[in-house]
Amino acid sequence: MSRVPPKWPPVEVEHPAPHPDAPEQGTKLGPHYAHCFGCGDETEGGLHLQTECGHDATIIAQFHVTDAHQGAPGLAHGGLLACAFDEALGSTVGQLLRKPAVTGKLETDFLRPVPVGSTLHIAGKLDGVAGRKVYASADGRLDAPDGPIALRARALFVIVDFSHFTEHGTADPRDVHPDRDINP
Ligand SMILES: CCCCCCCCCC(=O)SCCNC(=O)CCNC(=O)[C@H](O)C(C)(C)COP(=O)(O)OP(=O)(O)OC[C@H]1O[C@@H](n2cnc3c(N)ncnc32)[C@H](O)[C@@H]1OP(=O)(O)O
Repeated sequence: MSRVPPKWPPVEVEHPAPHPDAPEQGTKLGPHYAHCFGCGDETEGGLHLQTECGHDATIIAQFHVTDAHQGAPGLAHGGLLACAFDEALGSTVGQLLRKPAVTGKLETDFLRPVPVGSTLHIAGKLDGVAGRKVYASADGRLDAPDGPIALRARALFVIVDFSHFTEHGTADPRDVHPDRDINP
């Protein structure tokens, strides 16, 4: 089976510099929402992704795989791995562009099994912007920033108004103010 991916990004894009208020390299990024399944610190069975700002406009996330994340015995569930990439890529878009955005499309290549007890090091980057469409991709490496690549993902995020979260979800409309520039 061919693993040659289709053209990426699929449309002509611009390559914007990170927003002037984007966090500096080395900044540890806390959860954007305490109950987020991907990064929240109040979700007992969540993924508890830890993210920080990397070099060259990247966002680095670490996902420690536990028994709670199994699909087959001793191996991470693929859907949860995709979830980790969704979170890491969402963080890449939100933190670097400082705009609220939601996942429109997420594609994941699973290249190696990810055992329980391993740590996935995910490096996300922006690949370009076309209007409200933001293209981003990430590699996930096993147990070290330069470990073997276990997964690759590409995603389209769509920039939305903050009202997306108040009208469709339960975000508090009182949170809408000029400083609230990323997802709730
Ligand atoms: C620091 C912050 C950290 C945050 C981390 C969060 C990580 C987690 C992120 C998520 O998981 S978000 C939750 C999962 N996603 C959703 O629930 C989104 C549900 N979908 C929608 O709400 C709407 O479909 C969406 C906002 C994505 C788009 O609806 P709109 O009516 O606003 O726009 P439209 O449909 O016109 O699409 C805008 C553009 O995107 C394109 N598009 C949208 N979905 C697409 C798709 N699936 N594939 C290809 N293109 C797509 C669409 O063709 C169009 O292209 P053009 O501008 O060229 O016309």
